Amino acid sequence: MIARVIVDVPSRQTDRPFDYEVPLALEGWVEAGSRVGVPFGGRVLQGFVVGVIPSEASEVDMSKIKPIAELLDPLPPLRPDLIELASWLSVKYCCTMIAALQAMLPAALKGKAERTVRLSESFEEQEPEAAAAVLLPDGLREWLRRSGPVKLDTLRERFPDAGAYVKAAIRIGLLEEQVAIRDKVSIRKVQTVIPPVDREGAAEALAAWPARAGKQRDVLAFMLDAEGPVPLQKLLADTGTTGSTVKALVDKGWLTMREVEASRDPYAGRTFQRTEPLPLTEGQQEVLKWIVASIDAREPKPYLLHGVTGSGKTEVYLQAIQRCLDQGLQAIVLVPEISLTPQMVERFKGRFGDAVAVLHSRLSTGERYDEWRKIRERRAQVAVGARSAIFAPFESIGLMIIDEEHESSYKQEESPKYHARDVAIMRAKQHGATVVLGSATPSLESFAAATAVRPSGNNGAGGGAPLLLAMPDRVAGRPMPPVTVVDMREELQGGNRSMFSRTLYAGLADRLERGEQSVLLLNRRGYSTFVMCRSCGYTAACPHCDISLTYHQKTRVLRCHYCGHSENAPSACPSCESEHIRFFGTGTQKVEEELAKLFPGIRVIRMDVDTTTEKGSHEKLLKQFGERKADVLLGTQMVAKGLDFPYVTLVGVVAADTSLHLPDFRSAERTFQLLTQVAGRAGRHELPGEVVVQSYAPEHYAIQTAQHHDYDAFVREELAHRRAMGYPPYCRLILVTMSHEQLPLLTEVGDRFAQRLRDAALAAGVYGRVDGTSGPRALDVLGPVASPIARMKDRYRFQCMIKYRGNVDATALLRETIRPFMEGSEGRGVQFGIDVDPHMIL
Ligand SMILES: Nc1ncnc2c1ncn2[C@@H]1O[C@H](COP(=O)(O)OP(=O)(O)OP(=O)(O)O)[C@@H](O)[C@H]1O
Ligand SMILES: [Zn+2]
Repeated sequence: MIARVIVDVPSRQTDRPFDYEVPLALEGWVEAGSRVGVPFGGRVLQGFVVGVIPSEASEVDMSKIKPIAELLDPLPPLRPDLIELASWLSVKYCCTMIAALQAMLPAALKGKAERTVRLSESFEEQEPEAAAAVLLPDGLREWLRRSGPVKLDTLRERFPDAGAYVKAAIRIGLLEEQVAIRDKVSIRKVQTVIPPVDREGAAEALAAWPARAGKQRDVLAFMLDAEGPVPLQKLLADTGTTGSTVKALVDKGWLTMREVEASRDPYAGRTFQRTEPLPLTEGQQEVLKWIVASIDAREPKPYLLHGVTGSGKTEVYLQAIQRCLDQGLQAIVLVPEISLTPQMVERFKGRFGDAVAVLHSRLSTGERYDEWRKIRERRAQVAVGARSAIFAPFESIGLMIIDEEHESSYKQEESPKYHARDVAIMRAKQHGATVVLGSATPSLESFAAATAVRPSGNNGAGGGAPLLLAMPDRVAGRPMPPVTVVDMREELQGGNRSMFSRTLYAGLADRLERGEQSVLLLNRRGYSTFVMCRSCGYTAACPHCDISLTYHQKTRVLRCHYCGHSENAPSACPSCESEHIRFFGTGTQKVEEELAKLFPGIRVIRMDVDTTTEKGSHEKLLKQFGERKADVLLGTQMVAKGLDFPYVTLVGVVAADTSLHLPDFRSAERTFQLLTQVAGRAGRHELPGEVVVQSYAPEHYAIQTAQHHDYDAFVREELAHRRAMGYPPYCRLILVTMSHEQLPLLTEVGDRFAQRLRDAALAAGVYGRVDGTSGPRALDVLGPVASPIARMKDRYRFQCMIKYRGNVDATALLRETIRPFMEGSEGRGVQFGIDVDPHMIL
């Protein structure tokens, strides 16, 4: 048999399957989805089997085919549907197959080859003279005898001048060299001790033992009380003994030891309050009815659930998942970034207990691997996680939920630059699964698709536009909180120079008096953390990138977020030597200081990148706030989402419109979403809530419509803008970036590439201007222009924007055109990047 293998080389030239022979011993074990070690260009590399074919079917000369070196997992980590999905990803997002496959797997499975040697005892026995003739230092020989296989690197470190002997020893076969793939972390094994089988006999023996065998008696007594195997570590700790005592009992035959797999459970020791399904409101029932009908019918169907904040979407998700489980199907729930929403984990664990596996970026590599294996080995039926959990290796998925579907974290910013929403819709087709996209502020793309504004053609995951389901009211008839917009320009004119308007100040004072809680949001997008001289206007910039350095207050260093360059913060301006050099801190710190000044004794929990770097810190801070150990939760974007606290009655937005003027066509949409989401944190329970939004542009429609909780009005206005400007959802975009150290070379290649693309579009009969009013089918190429960050890591950067609408296969056109530039000599060493449906235009 021949295995077709995608090898771990991240290059376009090797982006195809290579044929390998399946050794007899592995026949029946190697299958599509297996992870293997294979010889490749003189090395051993990890690879993934994408198919197994009879030897006759291979087009490669049999004498040239090498055998697979090793099979890496007992159970193939990939399933056939995931291999198919990877092909789709590589086409849709123009990435390599290996990048697509690796995006689906936990980082633990990114194995690397490791060389080891061991002493061949059989050689020593059979050829003692030859063995003695190789002058291995005695120490080395002894060490190898005891330790088994040793990493070649470790050996060289310990015996620096053993080099020549080792080579000779390998040549004659005294040392056996092995190259094997090692994972970053492997399955954890722990020793357990098993209680005596003959309990009565053991109990009798125990009674008869002399007192001097005290330690052994303690251990045996402990094990007689145990109900099952006990981890060795625990046994030693609980009985205060050492391993030798246990070993003595093992030797006497009373106890046995066994190595077992152990899970690194990120939630070990945590108990989750078990919850029962709530009786649903009429609105929830109606929505659930649709979803359940789809799950039962097992037809791939996407829904867009537009439910206002506090409308009870989560309970709908929970009951829909229950339906799935009842049908023997599995479910995936995506939340924007789970470390940001511990409350969500609690709700899912509370309802489904151990059936839930949690996957997110704050887990250690080992924890993540173990949670993933729970899914692969069918020990979990529900996966809750961030973006990449959409690849959870379930067998028959019934439901995929994307909560807060508008969040940009569902778009991956490195290759493969996929969007989880599109992947979900594709997987739904494979599994006959229902997809629910839930949000109080659906993305314009999803909303437009659901309401038939669809001039952009069907080039996406393809097929079914989502059906719109709505929950326009909060649970139990609770009102949406009234929103007051304060014009900060007027505040300034009125002589108020503080960062708090009089309204917000009064609101905070009021809450303090009543013992209620407030949430304060500082919109940090576009907020400055740079260093500027107030005398000469000098700003500290990275010497390798066209970008200002970011000031880190804790360490007092300036750091470049693109290349990592760092330097100490200056005490005087390097340009004019003035001492009026100012560090514009993270903003939240300043707000915190101001709060302390205005309200002495106020208890503030600050949540931003600085206070949440530690693992679990997020959860801890939220827990404290939930226990009312603080009056104010102050933070950046992270306080806007998913929080549900009954005593929060005031939400204040310190600066609403810092994000409004970013040169990004989604800036109004992002601002509206942020304001609506954060406003939604107030008054979700019995106590009524109130929202104060401070703005320098209160007349802007994003702020006006957020004030009135009027999603429809916002969308109407925003769609009109998008149409006029020719932006999505009225067209689609592909961003091509190019970079090189030399500017003239980059200019030449960039121009030539853009022209080639235009010619190709022309030849295909689709070249034309794309704006909101042009015909149904066109593709336009804008640029190349310098990227917004024109230089990064000493490389100049250009970009081309491809705009297209209608039924144009733009990715195919691009792939064909770009191939000689990326793989051949046409590119002259310029690095190309492709971003389909880009989110970061900046
Ligand atoms: N049927 C119900 N009966 C009583 N309470 C409910 C019901 N459904 C949901 N709730 C409660 O209503 C509150 C809001 O629900 P939930 O957090 O699911 O809102 P949401 O729609 O997800 O809002 P957001 O988009 O703001 O996160 C929660 O405290 C929840 O427990
Ligand atoms: Zn830099």
